[in-house]
Amino acid sequence: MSDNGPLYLGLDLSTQQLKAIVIQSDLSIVSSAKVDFDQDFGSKYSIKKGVLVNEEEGEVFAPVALWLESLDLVLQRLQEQNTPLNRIRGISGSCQQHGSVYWSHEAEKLLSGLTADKPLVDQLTAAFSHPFAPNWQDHSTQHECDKFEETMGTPERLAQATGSAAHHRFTGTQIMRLRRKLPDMYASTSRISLVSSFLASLFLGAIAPMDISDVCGMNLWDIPSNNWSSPLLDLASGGSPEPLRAKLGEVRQDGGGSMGNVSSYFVKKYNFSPDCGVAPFTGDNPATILALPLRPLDAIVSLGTSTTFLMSTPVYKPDPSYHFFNHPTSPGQYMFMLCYKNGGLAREKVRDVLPRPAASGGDPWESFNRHALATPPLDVHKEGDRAKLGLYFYLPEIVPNIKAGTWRYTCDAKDGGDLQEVKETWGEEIDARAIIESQALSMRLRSQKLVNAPREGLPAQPGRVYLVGGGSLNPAITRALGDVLGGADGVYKLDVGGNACALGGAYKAVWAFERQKGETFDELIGKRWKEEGAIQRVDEGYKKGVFERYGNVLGAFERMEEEILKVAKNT
Ligand SMILES: Nc1ncnc2c1ncn2[C@@H]1O[C@H](COP(=O)(O)OP(=O)(O)O)[C@@H](O)[C@H]1O
Ligand SMILES: O=C(CO)[C@@H](O)[C@H](O)COP(=O)(O)O
Repeated sequence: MSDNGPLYLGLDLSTQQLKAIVIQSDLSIVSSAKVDFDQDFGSKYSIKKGVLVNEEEGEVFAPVALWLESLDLVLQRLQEQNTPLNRIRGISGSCQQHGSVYWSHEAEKLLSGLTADKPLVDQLTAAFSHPFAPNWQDHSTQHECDKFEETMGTPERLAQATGSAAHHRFTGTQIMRLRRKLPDMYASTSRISLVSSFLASLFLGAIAPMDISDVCGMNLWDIPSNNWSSPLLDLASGGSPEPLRAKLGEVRQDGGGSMGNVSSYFVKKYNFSPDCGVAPFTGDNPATILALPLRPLDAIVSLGTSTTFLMSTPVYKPDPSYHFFNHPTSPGQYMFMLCYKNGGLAREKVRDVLPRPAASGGDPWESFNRHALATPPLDVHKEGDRAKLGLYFYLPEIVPNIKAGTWRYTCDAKDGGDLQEVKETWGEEIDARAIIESQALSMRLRSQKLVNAPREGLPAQPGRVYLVGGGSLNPAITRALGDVLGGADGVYKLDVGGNACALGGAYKAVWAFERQKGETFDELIGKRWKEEGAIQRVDEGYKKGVFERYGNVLGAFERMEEEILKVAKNT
């Protein structure tokens, strides 16, 4: 670390953890710290995996006080490592998407009057009109989702306006439900923040505006007209849109620059410089696409608890089966996203029914990986074998909108013809490869309109595929993903795989404060980012012949989903 250059702080407030990462202008990492909600505060707040659940109503939510305590603790942990917090010039961050925080009429006064002799949690209790923030796993809003789609006419029209069809977790439907369930709470709310603008507000000591990318996770922001959607505000507010518009506030258009200097609380308590600025914070998925300079055909697959597939694109082509967001730093660009609930957890379920030999050396994935690597694509060993396709949904899925269950089918491997359901299981060891293939085929099917041939003579596919999150450590998963998705320029894993969104937040802070007039995020970060040490090639990606074999059954995979949708649609 140099002795005197500026430093930048990136935070990631996700479902289970608050992470902080400090970097220099050249993007090198100086220090990092984290708070694990269950480990550090599990018994105090009775949370499990960061959240509380009300099964009866399908509610999933997190205590706001837990996040206040965690912010003090993560900064204390950075201090304990002697991180020179006084050199931090700018702060940004990434937060779980869709969650909402409800501020009381006391909030502005309490935020601006924070004193360093007491923790945040002791000073801000009265700043909230509701002690909980709905979490993205909440599924209590089917009625509201129906109303959102009804108001716009069809899911397609809603997606055209807001970038997405109606989703249980999207903030607009959550606000509409809470207004009806807790009218007094709604009336005593002065402002509503997303988790990203909530965390930025704590640093600012004032309520921060929402971010131009994260606001697209609400089903309330009209992306083409760059404004709140009047019919949807009207619906969510129960016919009084103006008070709701005031609660939501203005949306900041610029993803960079400073929203103001850090509150004196952080100056006095943690020795931040009074000149340290706060840049807009964004959602964790938008921040993940900022963790490296992403080129036009590149894709990121985030293999965490859930799985997300992300691309940056200049083309706005919304569809009810996926999401479009404004790009967090580049006006006129968009982020394309697929989000699956059945990611890591579903793979763990398949893993856990496989016998675990004593010689596995404690690696829980040994048996799963051995079978996945020994099984040929689609379990086709020789000419004439039928291709095997399955769906492994242990939780109700988002896309396709199918109930929990597992289904197995076979089809003609040459052209996907003669699709037939297999009622009995075909052997657990075959499921290991089949579940990875199934997840990857779904991503390939839904992203195919966004990719084209990277070079003459190659089929349409991504350029590079970058993997982040826990699953990116697994060689069998990376291999099968490369087989199905291709990637003409290879499959790579980010060396900070689990910290990608905190790092994206820190890079955003560097760009926010060091950009020259008109300099884009990709230009600035592209000049400073060094591949060596940042990424590792884990698979060659496109393999001629193999990629095409999956192409032959992509239509059958789509037909299989359609058949299952007819009998097992989520209602
Ligand atoms: N070696 C591995 N192989 C496959 N999956 C793994 C491996 N290590 C961790 N995971 C999976 O990673 C997931 C957690 O990833 P992480 O990125 O830390 O999640 P999140 O950000 O959602 O909290 C878990 O579902 C776990 O099963
Ligand atoms: O709902 C979505 C995206 O639409 C999720 O990706 C959340 O943003 C989850 O964040 P984590 O806490 O799992 O990182």
